[in-house]
Amino acid sequence: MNLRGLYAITDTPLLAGGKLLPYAEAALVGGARLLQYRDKSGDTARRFDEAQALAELCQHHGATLIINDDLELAARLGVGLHLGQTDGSLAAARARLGADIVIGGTCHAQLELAERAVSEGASYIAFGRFFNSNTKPGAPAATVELLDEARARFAQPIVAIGGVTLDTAPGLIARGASMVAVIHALFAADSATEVEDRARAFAALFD
Ligand SMILES: Cc1ncc(COP(=O)(O)OP(=O)(O)O)c(N)n1
Ligand SMILES: Cc1nc(C(=O)O)sc1CCOP(=O)(O)O
Ligand SMILES: [Mg+2]
Repeated sequence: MNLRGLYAITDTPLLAGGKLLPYAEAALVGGARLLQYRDKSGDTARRFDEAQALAELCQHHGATLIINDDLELAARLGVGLHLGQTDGSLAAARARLGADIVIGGTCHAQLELAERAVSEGASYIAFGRFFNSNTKPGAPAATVELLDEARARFAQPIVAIGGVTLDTAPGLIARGASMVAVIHALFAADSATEVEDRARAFAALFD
């Protein structure tokens, strides 16, 4: 699988009021290749229903769904998974989900964390946050120079996250990011049409 391009991440508070599915579909129509379902609630039933609906949308648009934090939900749906440093063992997730499922790992600004993620079977390694983030202002900071080192050291696709906008993304891609993961600059929009336009503009950065 070619892990390159726009990686859209949903945010439940931002997409409240019925926006989740139309805005997610707009991102996919605009060209997002990966879509992460990121819901920090404990509402298991709603999470399953929403993730299942997103899985259908991704399948329809030829994109890959990634579930944030929740191995059980990813296993139930047979879709991808993203794990942070406190979200459980990546090696155990790889063993459970099998070789063909996309699994990503948060590496903050530490190459050592990326070394471990790769050794445990990560499909991609995610670094950030590179800029001020509306969604997660307290995430540990990373510098763009880190991308040079990561690119030289790892063959795995690199995801850049945190404050990525249409202005900041080109510098990250030029330094070796295979994907840019975006929440606010994609989904804090007044309409699904605006999301689609933004997604198309992000996707065009990879042409
Ligand atoms: C692509 C991608 N990169 C990093 C993260 C952050 O994961 P984590 O540190 O576990 O934080 P939460 O997203 O769970 O709050 C991510 N979700 N996706
Ligand atoms: C979920 C997340 N993880 C980060 C990290 O650095 O690990 S930054 C972040 C939020 C990304 O949202 P926005 O595009 O709105 O900044
Ligand atoms: Mg997490």
